[in-house]
Amino acid sequence: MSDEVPSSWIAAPGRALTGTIRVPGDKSVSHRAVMLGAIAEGTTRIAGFLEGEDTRATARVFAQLGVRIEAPSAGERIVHGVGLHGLRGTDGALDCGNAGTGMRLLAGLLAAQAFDSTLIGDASLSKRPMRRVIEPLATMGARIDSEPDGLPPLRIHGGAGLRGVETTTPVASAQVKSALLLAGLYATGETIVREAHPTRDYAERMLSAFGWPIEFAPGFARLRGGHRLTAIDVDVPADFSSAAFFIVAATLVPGSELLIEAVGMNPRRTGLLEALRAMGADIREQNRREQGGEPVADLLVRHAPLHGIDVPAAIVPDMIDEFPALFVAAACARGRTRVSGAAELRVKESDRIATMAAGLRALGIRVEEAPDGALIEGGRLQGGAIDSHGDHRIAMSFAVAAQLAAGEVRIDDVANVATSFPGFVALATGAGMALRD
Ligand SMILES: O=C(O)C1=C[C@@H](OP(=O)(O)O)[C@@H](O)[C@H](O)C1
Ligand SMILES: C=C(OP(=O)(O)O)C(=O)O
Repeated sequence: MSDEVPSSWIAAPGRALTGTIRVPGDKSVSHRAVMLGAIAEGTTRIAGFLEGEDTRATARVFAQLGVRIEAPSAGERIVHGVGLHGLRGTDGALDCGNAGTGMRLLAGLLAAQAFDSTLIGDASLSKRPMRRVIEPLATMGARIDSEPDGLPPLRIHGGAGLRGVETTTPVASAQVKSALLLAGLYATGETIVREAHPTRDYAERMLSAFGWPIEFAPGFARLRGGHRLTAIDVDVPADFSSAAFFIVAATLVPGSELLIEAVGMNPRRTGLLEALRAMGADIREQNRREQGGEPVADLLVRHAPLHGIDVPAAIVPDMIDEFPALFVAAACARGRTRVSGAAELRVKESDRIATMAAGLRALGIRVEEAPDGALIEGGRLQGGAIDSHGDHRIAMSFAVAAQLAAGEVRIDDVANVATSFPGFVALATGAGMALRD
């Protein structure tokens, strides 16, 4: 991160959240649009591309692999596809930055190339588990070396000659599923991926939109190698996970009435709405429509008092990135909220169960940690100091929590907010939150 990026915020109660906002483009869709555009035939135009550090890192990796990518304006990319076999190897390491999505999907794609490559990441990504992709890709014939315990950097040996397999993913992970499908494009025969808990299906939808024959349903995807991808225009919806901070903030702050426009409503992403509504939230979906093959809606969020719930384990994958924000909602709800079946939170940009528990306790909330979740006792938030451990979603969640706190909250290590949500401070303060660098 550059020196100009502030490393701390001071947040405090602001005013009610009002007006109309639009959050940046979806991170999952932006990564995949660059990847598929790069190996398609023809020119892919991406509108609404997320100008975050994660997705820009992915675009830089493809530039290093010989793909010309133009950025005529913010949020726009023109990807000059090189075809399935047109990527060029490079001696330089390919830096995925902070992005688990970038590294895991690239592992699948690069394992199928004729050349060797090395994937590296920042300090946080260098601690994230990669065996979940290395092992199933190995059953297809891929050869990937890692550091001990399956940690990055990943050294990927080219020329492996992959074969399709039928796999059930070891954890509920769209990244693992997508890595296998990308490898499957190059494999002989059929690749079938099954999931015990269905996850976001953007890779499947986008492969189909780029003209690749693929059969898919929740928890199932099947494709064969040997076809071609044809460039399309991709219109990226606004990221539900970024909208989540505003959904929770407007729900919690009395007097709020906020309209969040054109939010991506893929059903594998909107579990937070189900959880918050069960807690008493008032969130209305207006103007439901399609954008770039994805459902979108404007969300009208009004303040409502919340009560604690047991979050159903079945919806955990549908709200996996929203738990930090949900923990804040739970801290402000009447009674207890129990989260379980969410052990994956421990291997995100930080251990999100431990980081949220420590942060909420620092603000006076009682939290009992469990290996796969937590029990949060709603209460009165105090001021205090929070370490976000370089995790963008933790930093933004505590900016929301501070709107309800009795005193100022200092949030440290916030630079990585730029990985997924450039412009967060300006948008948040414009909507009514009190937050300064
Ligand atoms: O496939 C994707 O784009 C993503 C999948 C999820 O990760 P897992 O696959 O590890 O659950 C999510 O947490 C991440 O922000 C984006
Ligand atoms: C987990 C996340 O992303 P990634 O896995 O791509 O780093 C996230 O954005 O919350």
